[in-house]
Amino acid sequence: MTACAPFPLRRTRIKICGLTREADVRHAVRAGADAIGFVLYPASPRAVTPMRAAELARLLPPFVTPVLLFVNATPEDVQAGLRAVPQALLQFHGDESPAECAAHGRPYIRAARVPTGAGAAGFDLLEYVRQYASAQAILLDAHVQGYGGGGVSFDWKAFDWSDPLLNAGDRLVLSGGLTPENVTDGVRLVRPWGVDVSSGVEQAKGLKDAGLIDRFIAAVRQADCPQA
Ligand SMILES: O=C(O)c1ccccc1NCC(=O)[C@H](O)[C@H](O)COP(=O)(O)O
Repeated sequence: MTACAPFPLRRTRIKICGLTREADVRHAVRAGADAIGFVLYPASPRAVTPMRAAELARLLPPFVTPVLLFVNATPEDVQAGLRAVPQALLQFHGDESPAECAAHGRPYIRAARVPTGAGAAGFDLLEYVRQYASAQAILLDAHVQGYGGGGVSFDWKAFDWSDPLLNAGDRLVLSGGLTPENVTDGVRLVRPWGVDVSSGVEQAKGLKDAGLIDRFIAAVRQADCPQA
C-alpha cells in the first residue's frame, strides 16, 4: 500500500463488480474495497442468482456495501433481489428511465454508457447527470456491445471535469476498462468520488485475481496521494 504523508487528501471509493466466488469477496474486502457488485443480469457471464448474491453478501462486514446490478429487469426481479439482499444499493445498466430507477424508493447508481473514441465528445454528459438527478451516483462506463463489463474505456479527455455542474455533489464514479495500469491517471484526471472495476481485476469472466485486485487498489491510493 502506498503511504502518504501526512495522510491522503481524499480517499477515492472503490467498487469491485461481478464477483461470483466467496474467496474473491473475502479478498476484495481485505484489500480495501468499499462496495462489491453482484450482477443480477442472467445474460451476463458474471451473473448470479439473488440467492447466490445473498450468500456472498453475507460475507461483507459493516461499512462495505453490496450492490445489485440490473439490466432492463422487471420491477418484480428488482424486488426479488432486494428481498434477498435488503441492504443493497441498486445499479441500473440498461435503458431504465429516471422514473423506473427511482421507482423502488432506494438509492441507486445509474450507469451512463459513454460512446468510445471520438463519439464521447458528442455525448451530453451534463444533460445526463441532470436527467438522473435522483441517482445517488452516476457511473461513467463505456458504451460497448452488450450493456457493460466490457473492459473498454471512453476518452476521459473529452469532458471538462473541472466543471462544477458536472462534478457536483461528489457522485461521479469512473468506470469502463480500468486497470491497475491506467486507474492512477484516470483518478488524477477525473477526480471521481469512486471507481468501479470488473474486467481489469479478472483472470476470467467472473473469476477475480487477488494480485490484480491488490495492484488496482494500490494504484488508486497512489492517485489519492498529493503529487510530488
Ligand atoms: O459484468 C457484466 O457482465 C455486465 C453485464 C451487463 C451490464 C453491466 C455489466 N457489468 C458492469 C460492471 O461490471 C461495472 O459496473 C463496469 O461497467 C465496469 O466494467 P469493466 O469495464 O469490465 O471494468
